[in-house]
Amino acid sequence: MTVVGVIGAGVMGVGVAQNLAQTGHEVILVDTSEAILTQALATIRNNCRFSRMMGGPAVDADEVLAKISTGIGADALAKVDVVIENVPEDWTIKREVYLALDAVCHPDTVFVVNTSAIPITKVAAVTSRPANVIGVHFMNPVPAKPAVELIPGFHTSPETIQRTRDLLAAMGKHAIDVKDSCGFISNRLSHVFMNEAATLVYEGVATAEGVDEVFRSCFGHPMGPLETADLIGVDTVLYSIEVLHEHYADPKYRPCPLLKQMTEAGLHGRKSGRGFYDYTGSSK
Ligand SMILES: NC(=O)c1ccc[n+]([C@@H]2O[C@H](COP(=O)([O-])OP(=O)(O)OC[C@H]3O[C@@H](n4cnc5c(N)ncnc54)[C@H](O)[C@@H]3O)[C@@H](O)[C@H]2O)c1
Repeated sequence: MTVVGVIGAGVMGVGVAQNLAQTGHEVILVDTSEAILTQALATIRNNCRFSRMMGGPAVDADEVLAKISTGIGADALAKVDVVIENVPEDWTIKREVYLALDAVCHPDTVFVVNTSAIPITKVAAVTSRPANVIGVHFMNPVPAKPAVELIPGFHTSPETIQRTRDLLAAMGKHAIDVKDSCGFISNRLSHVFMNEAATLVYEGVATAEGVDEVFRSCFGHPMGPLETADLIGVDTVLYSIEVLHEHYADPKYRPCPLLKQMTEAGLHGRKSGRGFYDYTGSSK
């Protein structure tokens, strides 16, 4: 039985932990405080209840939670076979986390990087095991999304790729192969949409509702880019577009000032109760 460590219990970490547990894996979910972990378990319970509404299967919350134990810091993951990392899209934080994981985990342990844009080879270079480091870009909400991007780094071994493919198949995920490159496929595309959508609102050309309505009613997308930004986390969108901008030095990725202001103001989207839309009442 593969025991999987999930580090970072925010938007993605709770989804990854739930998906693993509901497909029969033992999970150790790790974050920086008991308060965050208590909130994460409550979110998983709630998400299990609404699993079918969110496009996933019917799941029993008690069975899912029975497979998840929790811990503080990387030390809690000393004995796991695989770690799936979901800490913020901030290089300083990710770097520290990989140094800590590398120091405590068994040399055979595979490190799966869940990042929006940071190249996998850059993460692997921090560790003493670059052959065991691989990127998996999960989609949100994780239990409801059938596909992921699979991104081997420069040194990732065929064995690590196969172990990761097997784990993803066991989680019910189809892997789309992508070469290591900042932003992969999905975020090279989606973040340009979301950034430009925010710019339309920033310039007063349209409201958030108007921009999203064009995507839903005219383009036939199920969600507009600003609803999507709220689902992802406005702060995470900003950090990811900043990574793209720094990496490619291309002005097409210049972050919209509105994303910066909203991040500083704590308007982080669904997870904070307010972003481009208000989630505190019944408006959305
Ligand atoms: N939100 C999305 O839709 C989405 C989709 C795909 C990939 N991603 C990527 O996944 C990663 C996580 O994103 P998220 O949206 O879940 O972020 P988030 O801000 O919701 O959650 C991050 C979690 O990491 C925890 N954390 C911070 N430092 C830590 C440490 N040193 N040790 C352990 N835990 C720590 C935080 O307390 C928080 O709970 C990012 O790299 C992001 O770019 C996000």
